[in-house]
Amino acid sequence: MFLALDQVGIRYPGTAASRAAVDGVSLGLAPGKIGVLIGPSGCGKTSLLRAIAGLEKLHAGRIAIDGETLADAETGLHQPPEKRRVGMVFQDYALFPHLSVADNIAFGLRHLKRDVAQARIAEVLDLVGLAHAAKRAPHQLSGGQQQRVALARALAPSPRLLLLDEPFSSLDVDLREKLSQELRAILHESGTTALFVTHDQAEAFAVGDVVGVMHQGRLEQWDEAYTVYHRPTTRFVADFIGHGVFTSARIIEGANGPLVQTPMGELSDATECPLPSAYPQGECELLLRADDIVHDDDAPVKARIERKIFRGAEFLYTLRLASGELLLAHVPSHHDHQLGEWIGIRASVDHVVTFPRLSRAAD
Ligand SMILES: Nc1ncnc2c1ncn2[C@@H]1O[C@H](COP(=O)(O)OP(=O)(O)OP(=O)(O)O)[C@@H](O)[C@H]1O
Repeated sequence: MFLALDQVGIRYPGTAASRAAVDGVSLGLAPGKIGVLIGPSGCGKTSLLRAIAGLEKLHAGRIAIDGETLADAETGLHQPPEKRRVGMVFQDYALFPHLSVADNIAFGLRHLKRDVAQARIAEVLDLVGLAHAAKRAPHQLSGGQQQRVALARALAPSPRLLLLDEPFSSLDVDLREKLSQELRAILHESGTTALFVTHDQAEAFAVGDVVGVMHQGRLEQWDEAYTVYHRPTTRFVADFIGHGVFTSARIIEGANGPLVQTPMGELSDATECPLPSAYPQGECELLLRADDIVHDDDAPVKARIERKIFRGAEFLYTLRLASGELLLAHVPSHHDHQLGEWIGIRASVDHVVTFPRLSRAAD
């Protein structure tokens, strides 16, 4: 792997030994790929990025890029940040206000001859679609354009790895979405390997080839975006990614393979399903995501609408079955039902995701 983290631990001085900011994180990122770290506030994303950049020392583990060890807690090796050839883009673009766009980018190219530097500046400005703005001052650009200059500046010295820490979080939602798609195209076009940190799931899926979910300093899953969504390996990942609820279920042996009994009836069309023997008496909890629940007037199972959120193309309904179980459902927004109304629903679950039942005491 191009970027390799092995059992990385980070601890800040003065904090309890049990409160590692990052704990036993291992991951690998292939060259030219974009990895995204996502997780709640304080889960250690920034600390991990800073350690890769060389801004934090490791308490445990090793970090290597392209086979070269950059940090090793055991031997005490800690390459200084300027030797790592790792670029960083932060939330605040930190452009020099008194320098032109071109001179901002030139700042990281002082070691190059003038004509070589000029050619590189033109190349990266072209890459981010700002060739026309070379002579402008940062304040003459929009927030999104300034962030693209910051990206060009970070890419100009051809870093081996680019780290991006919530680069779009100060921008509005529409612009974030546009820039995240542009970023993905720019990084792939330039063949840059990158690790991107975000709070935002839509952004994580839009940008990442590989997505890592962090929780309390640990990396709970590191997989292709599709796998993280459809086959979450831990309850936390299942809960954190996408809208969903856990409902009690039982896996039984059917005539044509395992069947899942749920409060909404039997699921029989799932392509992947654990065997009944995976859980005591087959009793488990089933993840039902909002897009697993289909509104169908003819369905025998009815649920009452308790809450609804308009999301443009669809509503996110919170539904309650007669048995008391709660569900979430995405329903096309032309089906505008009233709160309190009973609507027909059925489950259409492709990947059956189950976990052991939680005892109440463990809640
Ligand atoms: N310089 C520091 N000194 C002491 N503790 C720190 C320091 N920096 C971070 N921490 C702690 O380390 C843990 C991880 O913080 P970190 O900033 O890496 O998380 P994060 O996932 O990036 O959060 P956010 O999304 O809010 O930026 C938190 O408990 C935080 O309080």
